[in-house]
Amino acid sequence: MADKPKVLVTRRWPEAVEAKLKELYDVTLNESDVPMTADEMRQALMDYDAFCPTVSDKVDASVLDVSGARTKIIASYGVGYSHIDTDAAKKSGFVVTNTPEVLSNCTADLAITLMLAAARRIGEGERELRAGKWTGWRPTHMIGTRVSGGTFGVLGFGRIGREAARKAHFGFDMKVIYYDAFPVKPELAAETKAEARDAIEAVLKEADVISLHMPGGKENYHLINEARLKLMKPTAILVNTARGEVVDGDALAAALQAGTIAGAGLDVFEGEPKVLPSLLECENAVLLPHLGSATKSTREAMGWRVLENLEAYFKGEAPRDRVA
Ligand SMILES: NC(=O)c1ccc[n+]([C@@H]2O[C@H](COP(=O)([O-])OP(=O)(O)OC[C@H]3O[C@@H](n4cnc5c(N)ncnc54)[C@H](O)[C@@H]3O)[C@@H](O)[C@H]2O)c1
Ligand SMILES: O=C(O)[C@H](O)CO
Repeated sequence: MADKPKVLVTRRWPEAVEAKLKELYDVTLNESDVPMTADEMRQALMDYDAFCPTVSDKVDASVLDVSGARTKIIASYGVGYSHIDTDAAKKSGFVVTNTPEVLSNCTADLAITLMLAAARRIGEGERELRAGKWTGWRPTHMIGTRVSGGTFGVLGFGRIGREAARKAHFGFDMKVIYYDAFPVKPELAAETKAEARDAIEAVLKEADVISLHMPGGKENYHLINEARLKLMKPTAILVNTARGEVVDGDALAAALQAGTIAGAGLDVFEGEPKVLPSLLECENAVLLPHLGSATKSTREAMGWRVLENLEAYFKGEAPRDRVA
């Protein structure tokens, strides 16, 4: 019998998925869950048939620019792949896959959670109560913003953006407007009666809640900057479950501090796990540690999707989620 392919996984994965990996492959798991260094990742490409990183591993050109690698497939755990330099991967002949669809629902749930938490001042309220500073109900206490019936603006009308739109429309009776960098098939907008706008600026000016759902990476670096934040209504809320680098964090903190926008709900940060001190100071920002896909069933489904990609690849078939 031929030797099992050698597979390296960079971080701990759900137990059931790790168990299946052990059954199918000669797998090395990262029991300590400590992130790998660039040198360790480079070495892994020389020693394993498959390399399975995740969104917190920086798989850049310095890692991928290798010759004589044993690895053929980089099967990433997560849908976003801006942590992988796909041009460098292609140049070195690696196949790259991700895990789309299975996490759209949970990530959209979190976008809605952040919308409500920021609009209804959930973080501030909880902090006040836990600090023993709550003096009781009164008509003027901690007044938030009503989102039901408002306008939900989606930037990046892809899988997660559309799912968030569905929840906002059917759950909160919101009108949906969107901008996407590429044409969107009319049937994908029809369900929520979503109306296209021809520019990011149009969505920023009109929406009560703006939810970001485009990929990160250099193409979308600081897409939401000081000038664009100035277009938002003073009552509007910005939600980011996409990638931290899409927003200029200091400009956002300045807008939040000055009250030129009402609030923000952020799940992702440029340079995470570091968070800008200026954002930490904003009472009107709800800040979460990248929890978009963090449910048991979703994290398992992401693992099964990696396995599906690996199995296809090792059978000589095209993996369904090839991105490079
Ligand atoms: N917070 C989390 O835990 C979490 C979980 C899953 C995904 N994500 C992030 O969400 C992103 C979106 O995932 P998806 O599955 O919906 O991807 P997707 O490819 O289905 O959708 C992204 C959409 O953004 C559009 N787009 C790209 N650049 C744009 C721009 N400048 N302006 C407007 N639209 C633009 C694309 O055309 C596409 O329609 C991922 O790339 C990932 O970074 C975060
Ligand atoms: O891109 C992704 O998949 C998220 O950031 C983590 O689930």
